[in-house]
Amino acid sequence: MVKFLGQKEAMNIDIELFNEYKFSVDQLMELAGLSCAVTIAKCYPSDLKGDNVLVICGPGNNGGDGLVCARHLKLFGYCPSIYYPKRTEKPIYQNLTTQCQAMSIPFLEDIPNAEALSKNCSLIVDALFGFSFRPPMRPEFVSVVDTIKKSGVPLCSVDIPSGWDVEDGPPECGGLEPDLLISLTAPKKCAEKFRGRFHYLGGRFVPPALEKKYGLELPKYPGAFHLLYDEKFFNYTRMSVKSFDQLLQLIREEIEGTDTNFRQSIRPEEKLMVTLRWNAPFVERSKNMGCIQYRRLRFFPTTDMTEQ
Ligand SMILES: NC(=O)C1=CN([C@@H]2O[C@H](COP(=O)(O)OP(=O)(O)OC[C@H]3O[C@@H](n4cnc5c(N)ncnc54)[C@H](O)[C@@H]3O)[C@@H](O)[C@H]2O)[C@@H](O)CC1
Ligand SMILES: [K+]
Repeated sequence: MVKFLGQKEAMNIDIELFNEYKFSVDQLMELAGLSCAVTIAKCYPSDLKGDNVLVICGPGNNGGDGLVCARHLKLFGYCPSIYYPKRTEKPIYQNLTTQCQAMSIPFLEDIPNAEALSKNCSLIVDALFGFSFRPPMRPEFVSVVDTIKKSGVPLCSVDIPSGWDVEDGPPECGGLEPDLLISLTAPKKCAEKFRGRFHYLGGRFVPPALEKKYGLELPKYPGAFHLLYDEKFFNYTRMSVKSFDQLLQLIREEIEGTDTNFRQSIRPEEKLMVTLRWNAPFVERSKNMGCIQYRRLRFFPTTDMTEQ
């Protein structure tokens, strides 16, 4: 089952990628930002092309992912603009800023008000804070988050919905409610509270030894894809990836076959997927007294499935 990381673990993996595996920040940021742009193009395809996308960038690496994402969105035919309220002197961010300017991506002095955003903007990319955020949010950013929320514009959050506790999720006052969440490297614990339509995993750079060390159990990226977790997943199975993983964990041993010299057995993931796909049209959900009833499904759902 794919692991949802705590804050400390996410930070340690980050350090290890740099120190042990000799990645540079630019390298990882480019892959992370590219995977965000590709995901956006997949989730909000033609109707948004040429439309305005506001990318809001924070002071850290999450903001750097946003700058990379904006550059690729422009190449994909979108019209991004960037709001980058707190810049730093570090060369990496200055270089990314220059690259965006060279692509004629406008940098806004102020964030437009909620009404203007709602009228003129088709998507907001939230790259304010990532896994290093510690609540409560400093006052200078509170109005930014409020404006995003009030605008009602569909929101894509990079790695963490900004303002959420990395482990506990949204603040009591509510917080941002992204339509799309792109977890990077591995989902963080707060992603369990995500209720939007699309949840993708990007940042395909984890070496197998690191994956093993932290027990990440990342799903396999198919072929050359940058992304995981297709939005069709729920349509096909009538459950989230997380519920699928939980169910698989419960029954894995019972349905696991043995490989022989002549043939490999069908993997438990495939067996469960085929079973669910076959049953999906007959699944009837009713939320009586907080429980879900599944018709023709022989597996007992875990309580967590009520999330869907
Ligand atoms: N493997 C990885 O770990 C990778 C991480 N990347 C990105 O890097 C992010 C983490 O980047 P960073 O560690 O630079 O940190 P963040 O970008 O999460 O944020 C750090 C900044 O936020 C500020 N901040 C923290 N708490 C705040 C609060 N309560 N109010 C206002 N400001 C606050 C800090 O002062 C600092 O300037 C990830 O979430 C991800 O988006 C990617 O670029 C590539 C790979
Ligand atoms: K974010």
